[in-house]
Amino acid sequence: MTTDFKTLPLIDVSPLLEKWDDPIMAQDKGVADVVRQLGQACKEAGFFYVKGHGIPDSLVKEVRNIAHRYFDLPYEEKIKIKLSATTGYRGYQHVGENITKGVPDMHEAIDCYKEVTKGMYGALGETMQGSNVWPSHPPNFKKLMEEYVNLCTELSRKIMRGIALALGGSPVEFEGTRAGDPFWVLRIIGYPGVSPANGQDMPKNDIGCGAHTDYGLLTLVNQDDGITALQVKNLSGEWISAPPIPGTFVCNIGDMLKILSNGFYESTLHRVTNNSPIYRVCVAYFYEPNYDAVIEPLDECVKQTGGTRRFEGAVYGKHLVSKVLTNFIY
Ligand SMILES: N=C(N)NCCCC[C@H](N)C(=O)O
Ligand SMILES: O=C(O)CCC(=O)C(=O)O
Ligand SMILES: [Fe+2]
Repeated sequence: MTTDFKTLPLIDVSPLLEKWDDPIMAQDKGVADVVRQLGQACKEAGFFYVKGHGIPDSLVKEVRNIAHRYFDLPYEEKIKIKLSATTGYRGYQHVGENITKGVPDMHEAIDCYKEVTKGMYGALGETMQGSNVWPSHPPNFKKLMEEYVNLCTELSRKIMRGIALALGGSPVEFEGTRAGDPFWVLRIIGYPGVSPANGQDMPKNDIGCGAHTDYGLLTLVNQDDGITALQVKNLSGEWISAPPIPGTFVCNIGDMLKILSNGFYESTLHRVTNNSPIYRVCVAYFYEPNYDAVIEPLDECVKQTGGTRRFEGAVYGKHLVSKVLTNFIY
């Protein structure tokens, strides 16, 4: 249920992070306050900023910095880790290779996923089978990104406990067979700046990433400071900017949480346009259900939304594969 929000709320999650594993966390006043804010943000916008998240600012910045240094390399160097079906759609994609609603996006990226080994998940696992492919330059790229993924996974698990409480469930609603073994996705994205058009208007596609929803539970967006490019659609169809706020992540809800909440929460449409002359980097981390999880509306959410189940069960891995196969046409 998205509303006519004009700005996105900012939530300090530190009280939740202190008590996240306490069975009676819901009785804590600080936790209850974070839970109320999360619930309101999820209901009204499906997007919010998070501060007090505990991931060192130095690491958050270094991750973007090393991404800039990779994208600065010559094409021949970057293409050494080319994304293809044989790597399970992991690796580098050039500007225009990722497609959103049939239109090529003006971004380049490295896509990474939790490893899927041969035979894991049977036929469901085949498309995404593979291990990540990492560049050898800049050095330390893999180590830094893996450390970052681990911290984002821990943080997301804790925020999801708060969201579980906000939905009226138990704090561990999203553990176990739903998301106890979360599939994760990391997209290291670069959006070229607009070049001065020699006095002439050059007709070109300036959409860095077309309007889309994210696929899983929760996204953590780590974006460059100083450039406003991400926009979120509100109920009247206006595009509301999500400018960078130093020290925060932009968080948003994915399709699987929309189903779990029986539509009480929306996976909000968003898009990216880099209108600045400066190259923009965003590192987006996606916290998703177990690869083979069957995702259905929670009973509690069905009750709260009038008693009718609005969605059939969806297998998360199937949803991901259907997206990946339309994002890349090989
Ligand atoms: N894993 C996630 N959520 N990736 C988001 C990419 C959005 C663009 C993609 N072409 C699309 O149309 O979905
Ligand atoms: O670049 C951004 O700010 C967001 C990217 C995004 O929405 C995505 O990769 O799903
Ligand atoms: Fe997105």
